[in-house]
Amino acid sequence: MRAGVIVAGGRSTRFGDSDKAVAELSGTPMIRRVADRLGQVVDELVVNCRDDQVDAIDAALSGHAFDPAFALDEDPDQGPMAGIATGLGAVEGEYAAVVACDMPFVDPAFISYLFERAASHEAAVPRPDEWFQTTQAVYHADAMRAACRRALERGEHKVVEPIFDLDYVVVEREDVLEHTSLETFENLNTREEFEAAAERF
Ligand SMILES: Nc1nc2c(ncn2[C@@H]2O[C@H](COP(=O)(O)OP(=O)(O)OP(=O)(O)O)[C@@H](O)[C@H]2O)c(=O)[nH]1
Ligand SMILES: [Mg+2]
Repeated sequence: MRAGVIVAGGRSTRFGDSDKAVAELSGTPMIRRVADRLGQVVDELVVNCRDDQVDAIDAALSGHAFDPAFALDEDPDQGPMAGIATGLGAVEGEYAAVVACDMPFVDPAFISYLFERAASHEAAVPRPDEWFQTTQAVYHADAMRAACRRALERGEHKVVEPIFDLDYVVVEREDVLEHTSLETFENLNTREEFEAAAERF
């Protein structure tokens, strides 16, 4: 059983005074686009966000093939790593693909490939350039959650930190490009980026 976790508990400060997760991208809320794509390759879907986001996100996802479960941040604004840990705590599957809510071009076939690469390890994390794409990666849910907890206890908030505590597979640029295009990692932060991206759907 494969799980999908959409991390959406951020404040969208670069976007402005509304939540980018539910902002419409060419007529469809961004998180809906992520759920539609991720939903093609997983058996369950969990959304991590704050309590005050649930109604709008639920409406944005209404009628989706999966009735997503919500994993709410008990202590909001602790950063994406805390959100990942919270989301992973709510999955039933052994492995979960974590995807940020602001990656509407996420490639389902690439997520499938990440599940294959993660098998018998604790994570498969793409590194298309110098940065690890920790918010588009597949994790062994329990192992990653424990690693996040340990990192947070050490006062570490960088999302990459728990990875180093795991048996992780790096999916290097060459491998990434063999299976998808870099568009899969594109994340939208500003209204300008939204407007430019909307034209591509
Ligand atoms: N649960 C949770 N998720 C977060 C938090 N901060 C960011 N995220 C999520 O992590 C992903 C990437 O974060 P950003 O692109 O920085 O999003 P953001 O923080 O909402 O936007 P900015 O305020 O403009 O940085 C998005 O899916 C966010 O929803 C947080 O404190 N808690
Ligand atoms: Mg942020």
